[in-house]
Amino acid sequence: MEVLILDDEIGFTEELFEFFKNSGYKAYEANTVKKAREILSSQKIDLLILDVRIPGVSGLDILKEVKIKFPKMEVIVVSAHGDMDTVIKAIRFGAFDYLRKPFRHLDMQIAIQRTQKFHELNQKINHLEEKNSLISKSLKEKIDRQFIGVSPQIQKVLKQSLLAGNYADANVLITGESGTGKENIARIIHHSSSRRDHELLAVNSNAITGSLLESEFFGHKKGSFTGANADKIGYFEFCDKGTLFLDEIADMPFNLQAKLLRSIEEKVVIRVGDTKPIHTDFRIISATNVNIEENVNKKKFRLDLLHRLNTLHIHIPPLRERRSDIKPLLIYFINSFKIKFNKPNLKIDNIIFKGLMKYNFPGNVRELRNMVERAVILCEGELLGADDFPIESKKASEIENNSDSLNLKSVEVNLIKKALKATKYNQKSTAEILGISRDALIRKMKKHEINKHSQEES
Ligand SMILES: Nc1ncnc2c1ncn2[C@@H]1O[C@H](COP(=O)(O)OP(=O)(O)OP(=O)(O)O)[C@@H](O)[C@H]1O
Repeated sequence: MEVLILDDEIGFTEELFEFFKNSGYKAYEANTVKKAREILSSQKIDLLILDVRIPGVSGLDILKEVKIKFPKMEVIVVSAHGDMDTVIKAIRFGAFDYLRKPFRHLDMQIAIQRTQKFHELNQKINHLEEKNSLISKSLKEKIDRQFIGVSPQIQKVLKQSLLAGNYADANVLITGESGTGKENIARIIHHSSSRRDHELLAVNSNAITGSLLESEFFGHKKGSFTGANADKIGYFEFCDKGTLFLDEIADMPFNLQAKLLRSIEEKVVIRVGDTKPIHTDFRIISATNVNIEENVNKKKFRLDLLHRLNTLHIHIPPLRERRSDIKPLLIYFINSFKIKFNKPNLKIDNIIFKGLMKYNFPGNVRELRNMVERAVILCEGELLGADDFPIESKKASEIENNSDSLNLKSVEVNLIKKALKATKYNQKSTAEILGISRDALIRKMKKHEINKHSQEES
């Protein structure tokens, strides 16, 4: 690690400089911001020790500047004043740790060791992520998600998506079970296309109420119905030169489908209550997890609209059909959540992989992600083991109605108790972690006679 100490007190920087040198670090000292900027631009500094109270400048501004210019640099702030407000702000702006003057060399050593561990972990994670990531770093930043996988099936999906990116006017239909990553693919297509600098709007077709639907898509003119207090543009106009992502397309009400078809074909909309046609240049990416052709047969979905929407068709296979993606996804999610929940030392017992490789993942990647989140939150030690991934109890729960397994009961009781403890006996959060409703949690607590409060409290 290369360390820079920035403080206006010469005695302080000299003392710390000596300490760092003797501890084997390459250190630099600066008593002015100007000098610090010179060193930052000419050396590869990993860690900045920053006094937040330098006369005439705001330490927080320096922190912000450093975090923008050198996002990977860690910062430990020091202050003689114990000014908690500034400290809280500094931590929010990305400082890793805080020391209050005067501090012992031992305190600094501990802070540096933590920083170094975190730094190494981050490097390891970045390396792993890049190894298993199918997309470039810049695309990852644009879509604001990672896309992990190694299987030939998912590589084919990515290839088709990048190809769809090249044909920015062709509508794309993405099919696949829930949680397979359809929205990820929609984002990849948009951001790798020439429409990337314009809007990508994601609309869940079954989340809009019937009467508002038409005005949401086409916009409306002021006064066209009660409540239309001003002119409003609709989704199609909003996505001019961009992309409209229609999720759950199969649920689109039948009476709206003909109107959508017309706008999609003519690239023209007429706002509700108006007569003036408005030209808008959008591309539609739609997604569904049901067999839309069945809906066509049942006369629930228009065949002509389907033909308009699926100029290109991308199908994402379920996770159980591309099992080689399970391990890289698992490692990726564990690493993300151990950072998020501040458990950097968490390790994985290899036995987990065995169990998960046999599991069918009806909820696909989303289920795996939630499973890992729950395991990382609930894990009390530093090793994630088979107990943290209650796959067996999931399988067993399918036969719960027929057999009163003692084993299953104890797994369930333990899990509920662990979750209650982790959430400090908050039933709403516990139910969320366990993926069940609050009512179901209360029923289970009653059934197993589990206390509502911790034993120590009652
Ligand atoms: N290959 C992948 N790499 C990393 N994360 C993924 C991958 N595939 C899916 N995910 C994650 O899984 C979760 C579910 O993905 P997404 O919402 O895209 O699925 P979906 O198919 O659109 O689901 P639904 O049909 O329910 O809308 C998200 O958190 C997403 O980031």
